[in-house]
Amino acid sequence: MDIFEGLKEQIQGKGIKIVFPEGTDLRVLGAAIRLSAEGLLEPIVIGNEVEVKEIANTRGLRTSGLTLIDPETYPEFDEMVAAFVERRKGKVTDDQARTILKDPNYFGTMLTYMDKADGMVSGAIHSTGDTVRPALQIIKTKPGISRTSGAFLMVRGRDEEKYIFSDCAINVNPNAQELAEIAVASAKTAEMFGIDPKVAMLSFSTKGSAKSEEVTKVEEATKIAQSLAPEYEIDGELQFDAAYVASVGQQKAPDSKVAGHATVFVFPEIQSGNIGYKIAQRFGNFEAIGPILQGLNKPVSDLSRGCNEEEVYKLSIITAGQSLMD
Ligand SMILES: CC(C)(COP(=O)(O)OP(=O)(O)OC[C@H]1O[C@@H](n2cnc3c(N)ncnc32)[C@H](O)[C@@H]1OP(=O)(O)O)[C@@H](O)C(=O)NCCC(=O)NCCS
Ligand SMILES: CC(=O)OP(=O)(O)O
Repeated sequence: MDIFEGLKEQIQGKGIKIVFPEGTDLRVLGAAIRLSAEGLLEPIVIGNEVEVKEIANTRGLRTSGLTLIDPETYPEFDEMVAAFVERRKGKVTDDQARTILKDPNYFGTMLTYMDKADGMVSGAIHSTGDTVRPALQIIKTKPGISRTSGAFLMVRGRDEEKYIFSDCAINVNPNAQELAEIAVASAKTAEMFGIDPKVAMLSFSTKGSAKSEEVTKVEEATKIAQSLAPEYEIDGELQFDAAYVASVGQQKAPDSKVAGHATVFVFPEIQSGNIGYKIAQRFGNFEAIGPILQGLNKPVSDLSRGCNEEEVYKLSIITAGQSLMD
């Protein structure tokens, strides 16, 4: 059974509510309507009701399975303002909160925080910063996790090849401790998709073949990650070929249990991570599902603006699946 079929079985009929702040985007609307029609989710779509219905109509779609909410006319807006001011204690006034909460991403994040939704999917028309900042400020990370990070599930073929790439989305230049936490969170994400995590801490050097501050950071992160989670196979620093190709792994890192067999690829900083996943997606024909935000108290997922409707559909299923976990 492919991973999505398994996740669909888990979420089907559970009444999981996912909020979609970008109700005027046809890819998002199409996916939300399909998810509702298949009984997988109860989508909450943010936007002006008339506008959303007109947009759906351009493709002959019906919005009857959706809950449409317009921040401008939301009857519980005052309650939301009070909860936001309380959460951001000392950082926003009541007046500022009224303006900020008209932003659909802040509004959708607050619905999630206030348990009126189980998770949120956005980012088809908003940048990553604008999509995730509300979640970082309001939903925040789970105890013991200092940084959230963005992983991609990379799939090629019918589920035969699947890997986790991270952090491709959030932390611009994580330090060794943060990189170690990202590695452990990514191993956990891999397990959610039935991937046996063998975590490669990527670099341009393999086991000391080059010396630089950047390499030292990855070496240190590897040691920290190994001590944080001895139950996982985590190794580094490894070049991508040493991590992925068995013969090269054997040549460059013969004692490593990860080299040549990696399933989770942890990039040293966001530039290589974001460029790397897009190359695999566009040259390598991998489907890239994500970024899946790891370590938040409730699931919020950020789409790439280049996403298609199928990717919105699949990321929503993952987000609903995350909502059933601790
Ligand atoms: C994610 C990002 C927007 C956060 O940066 P920012 O808006 O400048 O955030 P700030 O540093 O002002 O912090 C805002 C809040 O988020 C928290 N925060 C920031 N980064 C965080 C992280 N990775 N994990 C958890 N919390 C985080 C801060 O602690 C702060 O909380 P507080 O207001 O309660 O004190 C920024 O790191 C970023 O732009 N990353 C790159 C995104 C991107 O363009 N990716 C490429 C496409 S996917
Ligand atoms: C994840 C990502 O790169 O998002 P975007 O393409 O929207 O910048």
